[in-house]
Amino acid sequence: MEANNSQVNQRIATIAAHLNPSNNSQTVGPLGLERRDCRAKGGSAGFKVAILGAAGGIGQPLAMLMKMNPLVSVLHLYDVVNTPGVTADISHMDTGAVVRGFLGQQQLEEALIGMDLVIIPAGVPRKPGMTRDDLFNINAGIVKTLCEGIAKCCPKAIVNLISNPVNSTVPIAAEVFKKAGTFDPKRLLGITMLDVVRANTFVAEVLGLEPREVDVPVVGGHAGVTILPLLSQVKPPCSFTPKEIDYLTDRIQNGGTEVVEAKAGAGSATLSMAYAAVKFADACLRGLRGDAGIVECAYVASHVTELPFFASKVRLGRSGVEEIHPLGLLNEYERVGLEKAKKELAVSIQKGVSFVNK
Ligand SMILES: NC(=O)C1=CN([C@@H]2O[C@H](COP(=O)(O)OP(=O)(O)OC[C@H]3O[C@@H](n4cnc5c(N)ncnc54)[C@H](O)[C@@H]3O)[C@@H](O)[C@H]2O)C=CC1
Ligand SMILES: O=C([O-])CC(=O)C(=O)O
Repeated sequence: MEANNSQVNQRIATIAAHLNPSNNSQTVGPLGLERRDCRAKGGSAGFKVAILGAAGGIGQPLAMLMKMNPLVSVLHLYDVVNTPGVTADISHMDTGAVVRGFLGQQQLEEALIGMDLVIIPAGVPRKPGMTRDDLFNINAGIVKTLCEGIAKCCPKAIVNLISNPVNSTVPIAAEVFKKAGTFDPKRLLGITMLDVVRANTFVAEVLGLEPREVDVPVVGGHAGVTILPLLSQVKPPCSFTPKEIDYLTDRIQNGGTEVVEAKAGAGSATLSMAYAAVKFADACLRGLRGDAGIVECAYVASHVTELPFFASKVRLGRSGVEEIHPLGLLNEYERVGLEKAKKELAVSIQKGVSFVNK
C-alpha cells in the first residue's frame, strides 16, 4: 500500500534527522533501529573530507566521486540548500566513507571540525557573455565567509579552492587566513586541474594518442590568457605545427567558455570539473598519506615569478605543497604568453587582496 503524504513527510524528517548529526533528538529510524545502535564503526581510518557547495552542479558529482574514494573515511556535505537530499542519496552507496549532511550557515562550523581536506565549489557559475571576473562580486564574499570558518574550525586542513574567479579567490582565502593567523601557503591550492585535463584531452586528439598517456603542464592562472599551456614540455615528447599550437592554445584557454556557451545559460562545466577536482583531491590525499612523487599543477602562493600567486607543477606530500617546480625552459611563443598572463594575473590578485583589506 502507498504511504500517505504525512507518512512520507514523517519518514523524510526522520531520515533527515538521522543524517544530521547536529540533531540530538531521540527519534527512531524508519525501521525502529537507531543509527547509533548499528554495529558499524565508520570513520576510523582514512581522511575526513568536507565539500562546501555540495548540492551544486559540481558539488553533487564531486560528492559522489569522493564517496567512491577508498582514502576517504568521512565525507561532510555542506551547502546552504538541499544537502539533506543529496546526503540521503549518496549515503546509500555501498562504499566505506560515512556521509553527513550540513545545511545552512549555522551548521558550517560543525561541518568543518576535524577535516583533513576541504574542497570548495560554492558560488555562482558563469552565463554566456560573462567573464569569470564577473562572478567576483558574489563569490568573493562566499569564499571569505567559508574561509573564516576553516580558519576557526580546521586551520590545518588542506584547502582545494574551485570557486571562480580562482585568480582572485585564492588571494582572498590567503588574506582571510593571514588575518586569522593561520595562513600556511602549503595548504591552500587553487584548482586549475580542469585546464590540465582539457589540455591532455585536446593534445591527445590532435596527436592521435591515448589521453591518459599525455601530460601537458598548464601554468599561470585560471582565466583566459592567464591559462598558459606549455606545449613545448608535453610528455611524451612531441612537436606541433604553428597552426596546431595556435589551435590548442586557444582551445585550452577558452575551454570553459566553450562549455558555458554550449550549456546556453544552464551553467558552466560541472561533470568534467568534478572529475578534475576528484583527480586533484585524490592526489592531495595520497600526498597526505605519504606517497612519494605526486606532482600536479595548482595555483598557489609561489616564488616562480615575481607574482605572489602562480599556477605551476607542485609536489604534494604530508604537509600539502612540499615543492614548487620552476617553469622550465619556455620557447618564444610561451614567453610572450607568460608576459600577457602575468599582466592580467597581477590585477586579479590585487583585487582579491584589496577585497579583504578594504
Ligand atoms: N576552478 C575551476 O576550474 C572551475 C570552477 N568553477 C566554479 O565553481 C563554482 C560552482 O559552480 P557550479 O557548481 O556549477 O555552480 P552551482 O550554482 O551549480 O552550485 C553552487 C553551489 O554553491 C552553493 N552555495 C552558494 N552560496 C553558498 C555558501 N555561502 N555556502 C555554501 N554553499 C553555497 C549553492 O547553493 C549551490 O549549491 C562557480 O564559481 C564556477 O565558476 C566551475 C568550473 C570549473
Ligand atoms: O568557465 C567557467 O566559468 C568555469 C570554469 O572555470 C571552467 O570551466 O574552466
